[in-house]
Amino acid sequence: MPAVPTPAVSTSALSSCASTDAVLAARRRFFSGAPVAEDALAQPILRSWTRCAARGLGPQSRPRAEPLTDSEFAARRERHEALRRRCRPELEALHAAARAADSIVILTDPSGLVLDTVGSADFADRAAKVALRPGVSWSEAETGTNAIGTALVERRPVEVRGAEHYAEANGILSCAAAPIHDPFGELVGLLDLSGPASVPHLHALALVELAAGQVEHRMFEGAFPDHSLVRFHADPSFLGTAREGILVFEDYRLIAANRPGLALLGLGWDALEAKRFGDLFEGSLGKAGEERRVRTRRGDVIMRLERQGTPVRTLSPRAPQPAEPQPAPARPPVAPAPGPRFDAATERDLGRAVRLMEAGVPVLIQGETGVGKEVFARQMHRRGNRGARPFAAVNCAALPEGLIESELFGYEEGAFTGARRAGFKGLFREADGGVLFLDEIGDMPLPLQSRLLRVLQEREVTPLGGGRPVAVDFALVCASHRDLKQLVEAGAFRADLYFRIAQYTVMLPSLRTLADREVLVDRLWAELAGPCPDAPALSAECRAALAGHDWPGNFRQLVGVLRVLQALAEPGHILGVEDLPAELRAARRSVGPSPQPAAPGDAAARDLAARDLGAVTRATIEAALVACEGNVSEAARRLGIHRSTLHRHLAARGSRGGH
Ligand SMILES: Nc1ncnc2c1ncn2[C@@H]1O[C@H](COP(=O)(O)OP(=O)(O)OP(=O)(O)O)[C@@H](O)[C@H]1O
Repeated sequence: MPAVPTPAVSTSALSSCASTDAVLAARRRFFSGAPVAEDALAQPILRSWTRCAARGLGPQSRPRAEPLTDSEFAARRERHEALRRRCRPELEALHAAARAADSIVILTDPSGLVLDTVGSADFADRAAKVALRPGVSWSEAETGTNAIGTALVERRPVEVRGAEHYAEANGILSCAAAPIHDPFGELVGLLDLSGPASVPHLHALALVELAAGQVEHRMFEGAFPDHSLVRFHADPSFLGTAREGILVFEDYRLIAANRPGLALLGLGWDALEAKRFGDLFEGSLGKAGEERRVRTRRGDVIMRLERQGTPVRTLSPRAPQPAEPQPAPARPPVAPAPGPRFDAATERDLGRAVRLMEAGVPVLIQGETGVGKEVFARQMHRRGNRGARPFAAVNCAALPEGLIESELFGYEEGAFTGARRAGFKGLFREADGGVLFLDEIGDMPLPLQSRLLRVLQEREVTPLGGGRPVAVDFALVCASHRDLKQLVEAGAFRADLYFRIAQYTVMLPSLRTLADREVLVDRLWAELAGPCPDAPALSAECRAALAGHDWPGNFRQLVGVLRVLQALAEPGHILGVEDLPAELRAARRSVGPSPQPAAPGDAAARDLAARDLGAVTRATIEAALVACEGNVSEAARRLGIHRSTLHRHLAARGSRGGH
């Protein structure tokens, strides 16, 4: 069996080899609107130029990035203090190399904001003339093609030399940048080496890539104490270095990794949560501390199991049952929680949606009620390069028609009776630099659709009551449970607006179509329970009943039911089918196949979801009151709701004459 080849340092990197003359010629063609031959320029540079042109940037346009104020900058630095501390050894190590090459080393946050620079004072002065200094954002959207911003969009190391920069003014720079990923694949920062274009630094890209790898490698130190962690490489002399592969498993499911670990197995970040140990390696995990040869699809590797994790679901029939219940593992202290988890296909859609959003493409999210459209949009914001800017959400269905307009466009002082005295900026402007999320866009009245279209075309808004148009910059994400295409056909939604907002559509799956719902139920149950040693558990039958239910209200409904089950269960209790709400038990008793799934956006499904939840709520309250012998305060405490909320429910029930 051949050994796995050692990947070269820069296999994933873009190192531009185009000569200056060729770049200048490609530049002339590009800006005169002529096609640029594929081999005239590195493809990521050409992709980036195309994105910049689509955003309306010109080669002479001055970068729009304004430096942050001192206090804003201090707050941003503080937010990224852990990253800054973690990167200090690399900044120090690169310092000498940078000074010798008349360059500077830069650390940025995930949005491209320069946090720290060290290196040649002389070049730092020249760099500051093009605003390459702390407190300024070098995102591609604001500054055009540059190593920092373009590496963040491409999510891999990128080198941009001289005339490859989109803005002519930045042609004095030669820069190489490598993003830093946390063990969950989230982009947490970036290292860059920048110097004068006249003296290109031959090893700049390799140096920053190695440094980013070192930072990523150290993120595993002391992390994941309760999980199985393996280190491996085809060449044993790499074990213990930043080039070794590291994979972390929770109950044999891959949950975290470093980039060499994925690269050695030919995988991408989408393998997290999707692959199991057995999909990647032959044989068992082995004994902790032991080094042994293991077969993979790409050849043999030497693997060391650093530690064997504790099983997570101690009462799950799939996990070995220990005599004593053990605490669920706490989250590793390494990185911010990755947010809600999605199935592998949705995770892939999310990655694509983030990249497109960063490239200025509007994204439309479709799917039944409760499938997590807003959750998905918030993750796009969090993971994208606008994560540090606002996320402004508008529910177009919840606002009265007259108000949507003023909420979106803002108004001048005294624009109409009842307007706030000082006027209001409006959500378009509140979202500036960030993400605007228009939820239930299918419910937007037609006249307003025309105004929205104009804003999207002109990228400026005019507040109500006159005032001058103001330029706005936001990434647009829309969502609707209605089938917008059908609405267009029915004449209820403008076709031109539809084509504008639906350049990329994500269809989120309904729960009933997901393949492994038992795993999902287990995961949600464990997440809701938290690290509680005597959390109640689900029996196999109960789990199967929950997984087999139709869930017309999708995640919202399932999470709601799991939450009330946990609130009502005694500590350590194993829930059986008899503990489930009556509706679920009744559905199990009914013979024959489960009812046909409702079509997306079907009003009946939404109704059913609401009725179902109402019934579950009533039954849950009833059970809590019985258990607490009618003591409302005690029942409210058990249910995790405020006493007044429980009184309100009881009053509503009374007014309907009971249930
Ligand atoms: N991937 C997920 N993991 C865990 N919980 C989730 C997930 N997605 C959604 N939820 C839960 O479901 C609830 C509903 O999600 P969300 O509001 O995003 O749905 P939606 O599709 O926008 O619904 P609607 O169309 O009714 O507005 C959330 O509050 C959250 O608790």
